[in-house]
Amino acid sequence: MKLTGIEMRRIRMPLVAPFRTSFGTETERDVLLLRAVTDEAEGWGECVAMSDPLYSSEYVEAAADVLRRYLVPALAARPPAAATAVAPALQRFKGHRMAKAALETAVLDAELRGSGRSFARELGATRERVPCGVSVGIMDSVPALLDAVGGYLAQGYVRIKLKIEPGWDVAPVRAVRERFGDEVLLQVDANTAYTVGDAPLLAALDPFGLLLIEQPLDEEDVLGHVELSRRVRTPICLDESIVSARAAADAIRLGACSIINVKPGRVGGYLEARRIHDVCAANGIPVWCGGMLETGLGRAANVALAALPGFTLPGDTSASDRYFRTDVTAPFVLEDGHLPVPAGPGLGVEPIPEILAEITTASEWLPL
Ligand SMILES: O=C(O)CCC(=O)N[C@@H](C(=O)O)c1ccccc1
Repeated sequence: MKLTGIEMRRIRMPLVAPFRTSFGTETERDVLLLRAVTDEAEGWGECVAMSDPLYSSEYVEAAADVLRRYLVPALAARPPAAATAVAPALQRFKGHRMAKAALETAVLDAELRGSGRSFARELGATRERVPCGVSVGIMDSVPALLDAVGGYLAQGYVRIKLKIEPGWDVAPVRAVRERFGDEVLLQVDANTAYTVGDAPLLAALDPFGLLLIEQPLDEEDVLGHVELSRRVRTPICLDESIVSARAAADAIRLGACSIINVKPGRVGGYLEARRIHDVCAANGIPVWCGGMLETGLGRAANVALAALPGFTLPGDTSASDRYFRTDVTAPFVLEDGHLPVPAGPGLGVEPIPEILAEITTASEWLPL
């Protein structure tokens, strides 16, 4: 495979409704897509960085800059014969895992399309469809939350994740349990909004039979999560803290978590995500696939990853219409609470040209 260039393509996609978390409210996605052109095929990668450095230190303008000034030129200097050569060629540059993930994914997609292999097959998927959870943002009122949760359950989602923050935690969880019962698979995501001093408040969630509490403390407070896991019965799941397979192994050994949310963009790509899956499987730690409001391109790759055997909890692999009225690819549609794993070469999906043209805000060609 010979990589000839990378197109950086910015698209703007409005969300069907504002999505509020403990660190901010999203109303639209400004997404950086990468198109890798090789002598055999083209491939797509989606950078999951948000517009502002609020989930992590990355943001979309910085990703475009680091790709333009460092990452793509590094591949020009060391042309990758395969996607497995991309991460080593970028290793000397610190951080920027979401930018690196998008670049590796675009090269991997091109390589797989060229050889007729699917992402699912390449990653080691063992299922042809995956059960889907849904993430519910912080709402203006408990009644509004109950309406939203009722709607998602009616659509067939098999797991509900509630965003929480101090002042919006026990009450919404109690209300969902009282309205929808104890059988609904329910978990919460704090996005680092609490401190270990909040342990009694988080322990107040224990009677509600939650699957997990996701990332209650600061991403760097691994020992705080160890302390918290001794004072809270509900399993602790880490997200922002787990930036690599090494970080996963350390967190598991320290007892900082008993479940891990795997997000390929956060860890530098799908190949590292598979390594985290393997580390967790070796330690008996369940994993599930997190989401970053991806378009159908990133969604396709996430669904393939979620089909690996260690992904035993429903992920944030929702249908396209959870976030977008019109997706850039053919929409992912929930069927009996599941999404089908794309079986075609590479991602198995691609942008619909007319839609891509309509939502494109910028395009930049980076030759190798
Ligand atoms: O379904 C999705 O794609 C979103 C799932 C979700 O809640 N993502 C959260 C998260 O912290 O996990 C997030 C939202 C917005 C930005 C970054 C992350």
